[in-house]
Amino acid sequence: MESRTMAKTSKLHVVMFPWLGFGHIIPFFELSKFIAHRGHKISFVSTPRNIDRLPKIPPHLISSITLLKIPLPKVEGLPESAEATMDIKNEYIPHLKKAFDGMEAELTCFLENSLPDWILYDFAPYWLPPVAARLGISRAYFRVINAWFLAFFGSSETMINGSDERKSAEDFMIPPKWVPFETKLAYRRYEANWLVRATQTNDSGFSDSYRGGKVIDGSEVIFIRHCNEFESIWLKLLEELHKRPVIPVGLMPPQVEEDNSQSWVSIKAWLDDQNELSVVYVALGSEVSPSQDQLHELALGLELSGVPFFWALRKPSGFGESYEVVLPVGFEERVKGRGMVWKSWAPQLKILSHDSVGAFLTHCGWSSFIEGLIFGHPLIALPFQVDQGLNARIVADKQFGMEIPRSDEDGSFTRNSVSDSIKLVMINFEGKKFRDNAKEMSGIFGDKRLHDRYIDNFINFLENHRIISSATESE
Ligand SMILES: C[C@@H]1O[C@H](OP(=O)(O)OP(=O)(O)OC[C@H]2O[C@@H](n3ccc(=O)[nH]c3=O)[C@H](O)[C@@H]2O)[C@H](O)[C@H](O)[C@H]1O
Repeated sequence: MESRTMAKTSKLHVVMFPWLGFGHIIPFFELSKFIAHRGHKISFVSTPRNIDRLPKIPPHLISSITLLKIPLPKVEGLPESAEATMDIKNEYIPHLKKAFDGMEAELTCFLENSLPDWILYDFAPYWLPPVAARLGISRAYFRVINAWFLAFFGSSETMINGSDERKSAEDFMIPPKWVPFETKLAYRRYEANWLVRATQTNDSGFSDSYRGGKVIDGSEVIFIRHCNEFESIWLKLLEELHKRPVIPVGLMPPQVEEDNSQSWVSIKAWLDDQNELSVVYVALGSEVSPSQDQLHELALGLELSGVPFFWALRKPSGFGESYEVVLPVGFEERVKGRGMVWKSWAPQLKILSHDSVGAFLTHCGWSSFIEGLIFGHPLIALPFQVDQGLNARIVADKQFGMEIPRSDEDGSFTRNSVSDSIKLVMINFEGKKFRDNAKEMSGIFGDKRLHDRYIDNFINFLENHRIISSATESE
């Protein structure tokens, strides 16, 4: 296999292969549009249902972006229609990872036939880097979540060989020993169990940290949705931990698109009736499934606060279309006019961009975290899993919002703690610092020109990176 050096002007073919979670698929799709916009060819690979659920490709990019559907193989215990984390309960996610691994044969065949210049993948396909290396395809791990969360797992060797001595929740309730600087970033007990599970082999046959370690170890570079203007110290730590380039692609602030849908027309009419900065927008992402008790306390806290609210209340994952979330008796009647409970997918970015919204009660998923701060909204943090706890610590530490007080043992919270947090962040004079700090943060998070420069730098790397075939590498 000869080595190929890319001439500056030639058109690249880049394959994008995200994990099966919409908090991952959307950033991969957004990055695909940036690459296509610069005249390169994209093959976006996912399952049939996920491809069908993608946002529309802008007309001027349709000829540059090919959508490749690879069906999942049947896996014991995985419900038939499950193709994304939002389709299943959390306990089925290891089965979804096993099915995801079943995409290897078809993806390999596609790569052999198309020989793209690059493939960008996510944390799960431990098997993909060696396939790409054998075919002389440049390969990168695109990290859709921030740098501090990845740093929490340590070096790729530690991730792969499981030499991480941290075995209990307590071990994750302090910063990792390889963090050489002062930090408050650590998990609470009720969050740390997710990390314990992530470092343990699960029903997919591998642990998440093994998967992540293997994709990093097999990559030439790590691209990450982060920027030097916010917590850059963690980017430097990642380069030390993984001994390879870690290139921020910026925060990729999504652009607010035109929306003439009936949903948005009715939502906008309701928001137009509210006073400026008076509404708290409430949404917990596409994956977390709060318990019935937690949803009740959240509902009663919204009611108690007396603050107008728009609640994007997604059904818990995997309970099927017919499942109805049970809200407190009479709740929707009592809050009529002041509170809107929206029970399907909400146009989150449009809502956050509306003048009536003055704060965001969020689980702190990385995309929501970014979107709230693009518009300068103080965040009221209610984290559940993955990186959300660390993101919530940052909110509290940087004072551009606060965490809803919770029991350290089981993470339970009360209607009073919800109500008090909302009033403090939105109304009380003591909360003015949160509102001012969040507005200041929008100067970074919402600076389109800043983040466009990161994209330019990222694409220049793709264009100028020399493709070295595996034969050349081994000489
Ligand atoms: C990356 C990782 O993947 C997961 O993403 P998840 O979907 O939960 O949350 P977000 O990252 O906020 O992503 C959610 C995305 O869905 C959009 N949205 C959500 C609800 C709705 O009703 N309408 C919408 O448009 C929202 O605008 C955002 O872009 C994990 O949380 C993890 O913590 C996160 O860092």
